Amino acid sequence: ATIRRTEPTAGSGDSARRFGTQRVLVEPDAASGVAVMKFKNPPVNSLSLELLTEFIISLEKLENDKTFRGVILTSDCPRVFSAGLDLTEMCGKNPAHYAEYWKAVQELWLRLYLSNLVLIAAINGACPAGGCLISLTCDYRILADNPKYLIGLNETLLGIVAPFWFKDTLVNTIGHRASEQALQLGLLFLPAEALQVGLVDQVVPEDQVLSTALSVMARWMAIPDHARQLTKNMMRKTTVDRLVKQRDADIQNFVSFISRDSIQKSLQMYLEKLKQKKG
Ligand SMILES: CC/C=C\C/C=C/CCC/C=C/CC(=O)SCCNC(=O)CCNC(=O)[C@H](O)C(C)(C)COP(=O)(O)OP(=O)(O)OC[C@H]1O[C@@H](n2cnc3c(N)ncnc32)[C@H](O)[C@@H]1OP(=O)(O)O
Repeated sequence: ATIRRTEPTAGSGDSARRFGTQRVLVEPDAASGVAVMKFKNPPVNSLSLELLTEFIISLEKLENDKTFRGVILTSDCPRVFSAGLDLTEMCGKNPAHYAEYWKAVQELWLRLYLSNLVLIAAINGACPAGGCLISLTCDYRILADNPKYLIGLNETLLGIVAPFWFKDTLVNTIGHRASEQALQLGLLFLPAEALQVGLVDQVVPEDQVLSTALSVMARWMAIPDHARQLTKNMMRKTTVDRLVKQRDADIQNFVSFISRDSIQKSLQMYLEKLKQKKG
């Protein structure tokens, strides 16, 4: 994927400078050590190969810069945090493309789930499937209180199956029984329901999502990094290791599953339904 980096905006010093790429805006505040990362892949922040690649690069840049200890993930697109994986990357392409795409999905999850940074999701829009997965890799989730902002792993509604590491991430967050129901039924939760089941940590008025994320971040930043990072590692490493041990097999599984005629038909029909919704 071709990555175009954005120019820093004119400002009064480092903390006023923006950086990032075409699809991932980064607003760093060096003084507090916190950066706000905004997805900008209109209309719905679908996780195309380009967005995944730019996300990984931006995250790596922040991880390698000791100035930054915390990142807030949010959306620059109105009403949608992320529509999840880009269905056009999984439809009508060849096996080599599917393998490349899935490797990038795995890579992003691996980096996010064990990131040394404090990650907070400021969920300011709809958050289905892969969008929900990204938020689940964060240390804390704040969702805007809007009945249109549904969140959950809805894969079964598309006739596809959430891979084991999506499932593990959900189980680690809301427990086994709630995950069993949520995954099989492809549940998309309203904000109040998401809060009740523990899928998000706070639901706040829409105009307070970012300010709440910044104040929650201050609390997490007060903890010594090494102790917090080792604790996070202790909680999450087993889950990560499961995928690391079988990364290639997982890619093969995905490629053969997604290449099936029946799955391709389901995805095409789902995409058509999304497009018809407008007309
Ligand atoms: C045995 C198992 C082995 C291996 C594993 C194999 C399995 C595979 C597992 C794969 C996992 C997948 C996880 C996913 O993330 S799949 C994606 C699921 N996403 C969704 O269901 C969300 C779909 N989108 C929506 O519900 C709405 O778009 C949304 C609520 C986000 C926003 O609604 P709004 O009304 O604002 O916009 P729309 O008019 O619906 O959409 C605008 C245009 O965007 C297109 N669109 C929407 N979502 C996607 C998407 N995910 N990918 C690509 N394109 C998308 C939509 O079609 C519209 O397009 P146009 O009509 O403008 O062309």
